[in-house]
Amino acid sequence: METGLMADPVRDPVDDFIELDGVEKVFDVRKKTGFLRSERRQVRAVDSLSFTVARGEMVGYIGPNGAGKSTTIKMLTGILTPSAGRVRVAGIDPSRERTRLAQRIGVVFGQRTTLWWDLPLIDSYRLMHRMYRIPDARYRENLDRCVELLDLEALLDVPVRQLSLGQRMRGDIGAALLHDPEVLYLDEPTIGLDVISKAKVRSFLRDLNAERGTTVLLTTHDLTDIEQLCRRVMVIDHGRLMYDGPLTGLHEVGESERTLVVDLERELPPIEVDSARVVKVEGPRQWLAFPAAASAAELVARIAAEFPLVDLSVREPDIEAVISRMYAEKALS
Ligand SMILES: Nc1ncnc2c1ncn2[C@@H]1O[C@H](COP(=O)(O)OP(=O)(O)OP(=O)(O)O)[C@@H](O)[C@H]1O
Repeated sequence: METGLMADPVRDPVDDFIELDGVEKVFDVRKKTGFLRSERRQVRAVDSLSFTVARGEMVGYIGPNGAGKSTTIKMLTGILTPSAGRVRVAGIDPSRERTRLAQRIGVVFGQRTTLWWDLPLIDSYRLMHRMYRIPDARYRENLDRCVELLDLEALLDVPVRQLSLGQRMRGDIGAALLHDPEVLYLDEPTIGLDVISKAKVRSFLRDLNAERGTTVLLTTHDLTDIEQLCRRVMVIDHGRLMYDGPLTGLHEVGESERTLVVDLERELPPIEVDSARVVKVEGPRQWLAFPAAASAAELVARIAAEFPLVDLSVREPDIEAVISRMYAEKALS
């Protein structure tokens, strides 16, 4: 790969379940330039994209806004047809056999719902039972499992529009799994969720992958999602694959930093500690930047031993920052 940022693959190349080979997607866009005039422009949303994902892998698919992530997922579901290249999911060409593929994939778009807004959650599930022609016993079994693990019992009779964002997201994930898909595409599944809802969603996905071997492709702006769920991460920017490997490798390549936010008992001068530097102080609260690949536990232990610590949290670098550092590194090498 020309970027030189490909780490050693963490996956077994046997049994590739998702395959993209030289895929491109170009959109024709019309832009109004005057009263009756418009200009045609082409947007290359995905460019020479090739990768494979093995059955049972859980892969993070990240990149800045407009990088081409959703366009890739739409091509993997068959909603969009590639302008060039080859896409296969479970051996199926998604855009030619979208309906057949739909039986084998589940999709969750965090910012949109597939549920019927005015109906109670259970009615959406009943409709999906019929739409996907799920055998009764299998539907029952999957429904019971989702209700239990996603904590949906109390929500089944509530109209979707009355659900909180976190409840709705759990409802959407349940809906995507009623037909036992072999692969699940998740587009920002934890966006806007509180800490507890995020933890519930992540733990459910981890169990699903471990117990059922469901292949998961996860798009997110939250690096903690990736850290807790995926051994492998792919970074896309301007429609091109920039990195493919473990998250730790991405931190090394991008030399990114995490931030430890500490609340002290009282206002104190900036903390002095070897492996971190204070970047902000606001009353008794201090922000310390430290290398993302270093252990937060060690740093916390050192600070706790010397300073009157009341509370703390660790903030992951945002993806845009990691990627811009990655480019800076590349320019220097
Ligand atoms: N239907 C469309 N018509 C024209 N341009 C499009 C269309 N869909 C996407 N694009 C453009 O293609 C590029 C990639 O968009 P895409 O939605 O795939 O990015 P993304 O990585 O999912 O971004 P985000 O994180 O903001 O969701 C952007 O420049 C976008 O404006």
